[in-house]
Amino acid sequence: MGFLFSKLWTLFGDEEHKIIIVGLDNAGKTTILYQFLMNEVVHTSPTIGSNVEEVVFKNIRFLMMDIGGQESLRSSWQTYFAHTEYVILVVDSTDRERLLITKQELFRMLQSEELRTASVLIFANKQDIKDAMTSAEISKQLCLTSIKDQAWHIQACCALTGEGLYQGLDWIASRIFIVKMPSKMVVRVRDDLHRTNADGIEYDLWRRENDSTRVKIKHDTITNEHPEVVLHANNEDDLGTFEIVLFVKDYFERFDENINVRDSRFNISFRMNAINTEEQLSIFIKPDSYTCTL
Ligand SMILES: Nc1nc2c(ncn2[C@@H]2O[C@H](COP(=O)(O)OP(=O)(O)OP(=O)(O)O)[C@@H](O)[C@H]2O)c(=O)[nH]1
Ligand SMILES: [Mg+2]
Repeated sequence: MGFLFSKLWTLFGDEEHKIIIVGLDNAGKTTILYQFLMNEVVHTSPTIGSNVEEVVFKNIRFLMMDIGGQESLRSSWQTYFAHTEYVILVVDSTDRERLLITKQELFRMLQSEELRTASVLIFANKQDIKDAMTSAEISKQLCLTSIKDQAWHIQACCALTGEGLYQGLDWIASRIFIVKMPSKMVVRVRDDLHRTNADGIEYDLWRRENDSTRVKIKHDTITNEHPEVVLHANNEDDLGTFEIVLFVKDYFERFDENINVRDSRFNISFRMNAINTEEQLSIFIKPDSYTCTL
């Protein structure tokens, strides 16, 4: 057991989730990174290149890369995209003139194949300044509802006081669901709004083989006849991190009830890291949120 455990630990237990922090110069990216790392405001100067730190939150290890936002540096952002799971876009909420540039940079980034399965957290920073735009205003100006491929969330914050920062990170952490040690995983998706199975919801199932590759296992539909997604790990090679992507917007908008669904999809990651056990995961979906139970 000792051997097996240590081997599995090196394979999966030590996994880091990569976050890139982008946004225009002066947005507050470096200030946010060091708030997460040390809970204090550091004196910053414009970042040339990047700052990379490991931040542990709720027992999840994040590798956070804060990238310089000056115009001449923005073309280098893409060199950081590989294996990114989360993008944090920081917006200076007082910088009305340059919001359009932020929008262009955002949509350019999201076209990248390497960020197709990433999730995006937008921080509407500098809310302490009197004239700051609200997150709703920024959301509208950035046309966030037109983001179709990635899950996104906007959070108002103030990097100087730390207000809002952990709510944002919570949104990220809630998307990583760590399941300990099953070899068989049965996933059920329940519609919490109508109190039924989510009959007809489409999903993608992905597997991350190691830090660098993601493989799509299948695209399928949950039906009343086949209400479960079943995953088997027969040997250590089958273990790893899986991601189920639920197409919630298509699902809920099928009901003719004027339901407002903001996220196009929910991405839920779970880790299988030992053989010879079995777990059941139930995902309860609502138009604006989900919860998971084991
Ligand atoms: N009032 C206020 N100022 C902030 C806030 N967050 C950051 N700042 C200030 O904004 C300035 C720029 O912050 P940085 O963190 O260096 O900005 P950056 O996004 O890393 O900038 P680059 O490295 O050039 O891309 C600093 O003077 C910060 O103290 C905030 O929430 N409120
Ligand atoms: Mg910086």
